[in-house]
Amino acid sequence: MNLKLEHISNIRNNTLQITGSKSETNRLLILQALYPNISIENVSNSDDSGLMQKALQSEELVVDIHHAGTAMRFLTAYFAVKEGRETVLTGSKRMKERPVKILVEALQQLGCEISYENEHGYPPIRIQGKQPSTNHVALQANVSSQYISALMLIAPSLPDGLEIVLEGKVTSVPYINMTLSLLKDVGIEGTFQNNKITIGSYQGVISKSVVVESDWSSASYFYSIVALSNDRSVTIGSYKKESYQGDSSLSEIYKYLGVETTFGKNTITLKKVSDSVLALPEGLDLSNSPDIAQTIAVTCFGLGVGCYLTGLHTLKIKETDRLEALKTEIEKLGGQVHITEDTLRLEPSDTISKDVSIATYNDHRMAMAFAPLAVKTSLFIEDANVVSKSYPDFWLDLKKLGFEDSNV
Ligand SMILES: O=C(O)C1=C[C@@H](OP(=O)(O)O)[C@@H](O)[C@H](O)C1
Ligand SMILES: C=C(OP(=O)(O)O)C(=O)O
Repeated sequence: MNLKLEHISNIRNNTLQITGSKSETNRLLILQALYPNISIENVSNSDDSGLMQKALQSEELVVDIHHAGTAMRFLTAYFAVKEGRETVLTGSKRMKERPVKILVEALQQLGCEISYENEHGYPPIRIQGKQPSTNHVALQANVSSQYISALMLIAPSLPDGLEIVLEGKVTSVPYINMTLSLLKDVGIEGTFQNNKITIGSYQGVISKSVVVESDWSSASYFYSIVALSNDRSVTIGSYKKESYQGDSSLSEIYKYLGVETTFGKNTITLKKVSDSVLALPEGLDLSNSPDIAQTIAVTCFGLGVGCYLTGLHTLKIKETDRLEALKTEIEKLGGQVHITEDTLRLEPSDTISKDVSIATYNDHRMAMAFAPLAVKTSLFIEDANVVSKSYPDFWLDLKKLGFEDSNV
């Protein structure tokens, strides 16, 4: 489905309920599979969480998790220690290009049996589930935090828990802390100090109910819409000030782009408060919140301001090479972008080309990051259904704000 988004000169103030965080949901689904008395509220309706649920219920040899990175990584660890279970874990064409070697080698250090079906270091992988022979593991931490969270999630189910030593610079740290916090919420103790994570074994029953906070990465698109609008506000729920999600840094980052965040009981209200010349700090480091890089770059482009974003080394191995994709699509619209392996520089500009067709590269965040530009001009979004990976109701919610779209 390709969508045409009409230029809407201003948005309707409205209140929206956003689905649960897919990151929190996918962690809790693994914990629930290990401790079945855990119950989860405000479960994400994302494809990635649906795929995770289906995979955890599957008794088939081949489990296909399509584009879902967290599902791929968390399930690798989960099936690796499921004694007696043989699983071939596979995914989409892109998933077969997203590396798992660091996680596989960490599990092999623990004595797990995993082999590659095709290319060394990449899915699909064949896993013979067995109990680990040691409780100590060391792994490189600068490629993806998902490998680390995967080990943390299975740790309490192991007879002696797990001690995980992180080597090198640690990336996407808030996601590791999120895993630790959710473990604590269900009653499992763990520590993360000086590059060492320790999680104790827990063999008892856990009867806990956990409420998932709504998804902050999804909230980013509303920050962008409000930043690009004149004097408008949007209220979204359910959010809290003390979030486990690193992307909640949006409330600080978007102050620079004229958006004020007010925390209500369970909601946040985003309001455009400044029309003066706006700019982000030079060299803004997004290594703690990689998923909002696309949104921020496109907001800056829509506002006509330049930006220099750093800490983007993980973007090249996500749903697509997000640095290349951003450069190509922003340049189609008339912007100028320079990228390196881990940075993006956007030049200030004063026009946005009309009716450009934005390619989305099987990446939900490409579709959602560019959609807010409809506040400035009309544009096309190719393969718009791609949003369902994390936010199936995205287009419906935009309609509630007055966005007008048509299938083309
Ligand atoms: O653990 C998680 O839920 C996630 C961790 C991040 O990945 P990396 O650690 O690979 O950067 C993030 O980009 C992804 O969307 C979700
Ligand atoms: C990178 C993402 O997801 P994953 O790695 O889980 O596929 C994302 O949602 O932006």
